[in-house]
Amino acid sequence: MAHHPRHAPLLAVFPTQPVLIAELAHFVAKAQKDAIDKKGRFTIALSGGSLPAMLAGLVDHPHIKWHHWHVFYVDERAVPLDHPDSNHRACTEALFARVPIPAAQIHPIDVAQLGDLEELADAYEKTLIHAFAQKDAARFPVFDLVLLGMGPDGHTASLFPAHALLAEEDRWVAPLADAPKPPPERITFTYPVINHAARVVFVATGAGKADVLARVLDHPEEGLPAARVRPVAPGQLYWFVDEPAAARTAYPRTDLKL
Ligand SMILES: O=C1O[C@H](COP(=O)(O)O)[C@@H](O)[C@H](O)[C@H]1O
Repeated sequence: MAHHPRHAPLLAVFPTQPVLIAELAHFVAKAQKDAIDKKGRFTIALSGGSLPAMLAGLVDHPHIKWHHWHVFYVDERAVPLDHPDSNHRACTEALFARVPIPAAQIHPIDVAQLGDLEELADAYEKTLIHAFAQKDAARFPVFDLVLLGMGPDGHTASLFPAHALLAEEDRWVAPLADAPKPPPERITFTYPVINHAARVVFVATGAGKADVLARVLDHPEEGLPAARVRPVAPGQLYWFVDEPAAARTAYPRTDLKL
């Protein structure tokens, strides 16, 4: 793969989860303002797991222009959209049911439309191509913001340790049928898409993430999936974590002054 310059990740540590939720909302509000001022729209990709609940601070945020939001999914489990395991269901309950984003601007990965995982991944890649006008000059879409979580095994999106998809350089969206975390059948963004975003933010909270956060930040050479997220400059990677999650890392902290 060609060598691209990449900025070092910035680690922001917040004393508690409620403080993190409020600061994340300010950060997202600023990212959307910058994007809307420049281009008239804001493109964001969301994860599932513990992330949707962290979006609560956005609901009543005074500076959000919901009508300019275009929402996509970093990954999705191959279950119906109303299934308890659906990332779309979690984001809908936490956010979309409570804010006026136009429905046509929210792009779920809908397994009910196409049962075959390959077709589903190709269809979602086409959704991205349509939304970003083309496989553009950079060959990959440039999201204004990608929000990621990280599992205790270091996975992010549906990119799992030692999985063949860690080496995918061409596809934007890929299927997998062998995720080690249930459900096994999933669709996921690949690294090139994540790493071409303008801003990527990991959100990780709780003592259960402390060991893996230290491995990812202090020992990126281990190559855990979360450590492979390194946006191409001028893209920037941020970690938003609480004190319990930060307890074991020696990585330098940043004051984001939001
Ligand atoms: O399975 C998944 O897990 C990751 C991490 O979830 P978390 O609950 O540990 O935050 C999540 O980011 C991803 O979207 C999801 O499909």
